[in-house]
Amino acid sequence: MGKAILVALYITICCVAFVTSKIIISVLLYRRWKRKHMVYEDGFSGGKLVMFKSPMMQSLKSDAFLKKTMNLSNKDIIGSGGCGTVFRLNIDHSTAFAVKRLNRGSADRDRGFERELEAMGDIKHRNIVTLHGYYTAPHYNLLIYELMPNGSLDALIHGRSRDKMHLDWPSRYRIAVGAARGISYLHHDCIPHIIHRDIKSSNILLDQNMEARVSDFGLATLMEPDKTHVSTIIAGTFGYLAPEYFDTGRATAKVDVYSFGVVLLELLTGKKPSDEAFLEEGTKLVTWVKAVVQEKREEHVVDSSLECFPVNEVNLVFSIAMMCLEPEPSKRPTMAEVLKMLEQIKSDKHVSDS
Ligand SMILES: Nc1ncnc2c1ncn2[C@@H]1O[C@H](COP(=O)(O)OP(=O)(O)OP(=O)(O)O)[C@@H](O)[C@H]1O
Repeated sequence: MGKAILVALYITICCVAFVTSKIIISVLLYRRWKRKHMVYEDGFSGGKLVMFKSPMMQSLKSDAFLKKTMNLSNKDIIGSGGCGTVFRLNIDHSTAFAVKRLNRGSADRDRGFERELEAMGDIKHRNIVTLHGYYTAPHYNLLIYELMPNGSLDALIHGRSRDKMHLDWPSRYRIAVGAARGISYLHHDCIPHIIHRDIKSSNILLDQNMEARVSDFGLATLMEPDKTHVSTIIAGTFGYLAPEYFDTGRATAKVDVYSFGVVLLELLTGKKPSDEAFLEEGTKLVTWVKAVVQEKREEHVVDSSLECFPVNEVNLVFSIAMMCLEPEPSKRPTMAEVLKMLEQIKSDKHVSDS
C-alpha cells in the first residue's frame, strides 16, 4: 500500500512538473515574441495588426497606423498584380510604406500563413524588401512592406514612358548582381532555406540608390532543412517558368536559377518575356534567344537602346544567363555560383585595367 502511494505521488509530481515546465516555456516564448512584435487587435473589424519591431517601427502608434491603413483609397494605388493591389501609405513626410492588399480572404489562410510571414519578417538583407508587418481580417489580408521609391525593374525596362528609365549597362549589371545576391541569400543563408518560385522583373524592386531588392514572397516556400524540393500547385509566371517545374510541379532552388536567367535576358535584350510579339509567334524570349544564338546572330540579342557597352562584359553576362537556362536543372549553377561569376566579371576587369 505504502509503495502504491509512493508511485502515485511520484507520477503526480512528474505530471505537475511537466505541465509547469510547458507553461513556463510557453510564457517565455510568448514574451520573446512580444518583444519582437507590436500587436493591435482591432475590435471594430475583427482584424489583427502585427508589426515587427524595428527602429523604424518603434516610433509608430499602432492605432494611428491602422487608421491610415484603413483610409487607403484608389488614389494611393502604386501597382497591382495577380495576388492583389499595392498602395502607398504615407505616415508623415519622411515615413512611407507599401501596403499590399491580398485578394483572397483570410478564411483560406491558416496559422501556417502567419508562421510563414513571421519567418519572412525575420529576413533582413540589403537586397531583399523588408516585410514590416501584416494585418489579417476575416475578409482580407494586408502585407506591410518597405516602400521602394524607384518601382520595379519591369516598369523601368518595359513600362509606360513615364515609368521608363534609360538604364545604361553599369546600372543593369549592378541590378543583376544585387538581385543575384538577394536570391542567393534566400537559397543558401536563410534557415530554413527559401525558394522564391516567382522570380521576375516585377518582383525586383529598386530602392532610393537604385539597388535591387527581391520582393513578393507571396508564393515563397520555406524548405525543411533536410528537404531539397517542395511539390506544390504550379505557381510563377509564364515566360519565367523552368520546364521541369511546369511539367512536374516540383520546385527546387534551380527553378529560381532558371527564372533569374530569364531576368538576365531581359536586362540584355530589353525584351519582355511575355511580349505579345512572342506570343503571336507561339514562342517566348528564351526560345527566341536560343534560336538567334544557333543562327550565330548574337549581335541581334543586345538591347538596341544600349548605345555604348563593354562587349566583353555583356558576353560574359550572356553566357551566365545561358547556364541558368539549361533545360536540365542539375546542369544549372547554384545561385551562389551565379553570384560569384557575376561579381568576377568586374573584379577580372579591374585586374585587366590595372
Ligand atoms: N514595396 C514596394 N514598393 C514600391 N512599389 C511596390 C512594392 N511592392 C510592389 N510594388 C509595385 O506594385 C506592383 C505590383 O506588385 P505585386 O507584387 O502586387 O504584383 P506583381 O509582382 O507585378 O505580379 P504578381 O502578383 O502577379 O506576381 C509592382 O510591379 C511594383 O511596381
